[in-house]
Amino acid sequence: MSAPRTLYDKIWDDHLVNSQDDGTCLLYIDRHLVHEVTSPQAFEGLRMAGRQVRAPEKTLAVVDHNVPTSPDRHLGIKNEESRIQVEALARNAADFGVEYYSENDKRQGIVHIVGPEQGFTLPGMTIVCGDSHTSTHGAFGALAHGIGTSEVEHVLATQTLIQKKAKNMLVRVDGQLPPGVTAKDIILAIIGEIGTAGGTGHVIEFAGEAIRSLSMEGRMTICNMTIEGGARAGLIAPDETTFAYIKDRPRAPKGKAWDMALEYWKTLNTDEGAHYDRVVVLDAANLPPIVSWGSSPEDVVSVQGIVPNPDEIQDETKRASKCRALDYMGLKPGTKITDIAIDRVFIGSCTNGRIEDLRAVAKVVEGRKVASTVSAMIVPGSGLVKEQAEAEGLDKIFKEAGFDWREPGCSMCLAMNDDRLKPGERCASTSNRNFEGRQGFKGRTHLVSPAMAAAAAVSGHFVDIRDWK
Ligand SMILES: CC(C)[C@H](C(=O)O)[C@@H](O)C(=O)O
Ligand code: SF4
Repeated sequence: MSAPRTLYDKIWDDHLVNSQDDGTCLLYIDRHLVHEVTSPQAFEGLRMAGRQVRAPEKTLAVVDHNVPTSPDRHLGIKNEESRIQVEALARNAADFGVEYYSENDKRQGIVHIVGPEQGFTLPGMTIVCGDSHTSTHGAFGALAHGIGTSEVEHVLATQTLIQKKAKNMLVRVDGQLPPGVTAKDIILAIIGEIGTAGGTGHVIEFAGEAIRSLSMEGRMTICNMTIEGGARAGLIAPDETTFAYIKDRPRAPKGKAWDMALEYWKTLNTDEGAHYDRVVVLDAANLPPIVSWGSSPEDVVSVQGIVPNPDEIQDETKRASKCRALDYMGLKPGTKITDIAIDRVFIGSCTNGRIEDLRAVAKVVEGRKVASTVSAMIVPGSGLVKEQAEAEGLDKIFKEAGFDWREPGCSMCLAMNDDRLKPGERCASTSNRNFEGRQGFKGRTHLVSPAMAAAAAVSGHFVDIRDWK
C-alpha cells in the first residue's frame, strides 16, 4: 500500500515531469488561460526567439481587464493605452494560432469566469494564467496557479512550469450556513482568521459540510480569494455538483471520453489518513455577514460589529498599518458598521460576477430603488452571464431599481478601465481586494457579498441582510 495522499499530492504526482534534489520540479500544464495584461512580453519573447506556442489547443486567450463596460464599446476602445493592450492580444492570438474571445464575442468575460463556463477548466488538471486569481479554478479540483509574465512565456513555449511543491493545509468548514450568509462571508471570515499571510507556502484544500453544500459558483468564490489568504492555490475535491456543472459545456469531454474522465475524476479526493501540515476548522452556523473595514482583505468584521480600535494591537508595526488603514478609509474606531454610509456600489468581478450572484442581487432589490445618495453598477462576469441574466429578466429588475447594467469585464474591480471611484468615494464592492487605490485613486472599498452590496445600495448604508424583509 502506498502512503495516503491529499488531493494536492495526487494532482501533483500525476503531472510531475522531473524533480531535482533541491526540490525544483517541472510540472506538465494542461490548460493555459491568457489575458491582455500579462501576456504581451511573453509573446514578444517567443517572437524574438523564433518559437511557437507548444500547445495552442490547450491555450485560450480573452480580454477582460482593459475593456470598457459601456454599451457603446463595440464602436471601439477610446482609451489609447487600453486599446493598444487589447489589440496586442488579438494580434498575438492570431499570429500564434490561439483561440481568442474579443470584447465583441459573447463568450468574452473575466478569464476566471470564462474558463469554467466553457468547460476549459476540468478536475484533476493543472491550470495556469498570468493572474493571481487563477486560484478560482481550484473549485473544480484542478491545481490552478497564478504565474508571472516570464512563466507565461515558459508555459507558452514548453507547456510546463517550474515549481517547488507547497505544503498541505486543510480548512474545514463544518455545519450549515445560516440564511443570508454566503460563500463570500466564509472566505472573508477565513482570511480574517488566518490573515493575508496565513496560507503562505501552502495549498489550501477546503472541505467540510458547508463547502460540500455550496454550488460551483460559491466554491469558485471561496477558491478565488484563497490567494488573498497568501496560499499558492485553493482546492475543493470534485463531486456530483462539479460533474453536473461541467456536463455538456462546450469544451467538456463527450460520450466515451466523458465516461472515462468521470472515472478518473472520482479518484480525486484526499485519502483517509493523509497528512496535512496545518488544519484550520470553522463552524459555518456561527458565521455572520461580513464587511471589510480596512485596506487589506484580513480587515474584516461582522456587519453587527464596530470599526475596531488599533490601539488595542500589541505589535507596533501592525498597529501603525491598521491606523493608516483607518485614516485612508476615513473611519473612526467604535463606529457601527451599519452606520457607515456609502456612495457607490460595484457588483461584479471574478469573485462574485456569476449568474447566481446576480440572482441574489435581484432577489434583494426587486421592486425597490437604489438610494438617491448612491450610484450603483452591475457588471456581469461574462457575455454568457449577461445573456442568461437578460433571459431571466434580471436586467429589467436592476434597471428599474436604478442600477447601471453594463457589458462584461473586470471593470471597477481594479480600475484599469474607465470604471473607477473618485477620491474619497466609499464603495460596497463584491470584488476581492480593498488595497489603497484599488478601485481608483483614494477610493475606499468595503468587501461584501452580493446580497449585502445590494441591500447597501437600497439603504445607502450597510445593513444586516438577515433582517431584510
Ligand atoms: C492584472 C493582473 C495581473 C492582476 C492579478 O494578477 O491578479 C489583477 O487581475 C488583479 O486582480 O489584481
Ligand atoms: S475581476 Fe478583478 S480580481 Fe478578477 S481578474 Fe479581473 S481584476 Fe483581477
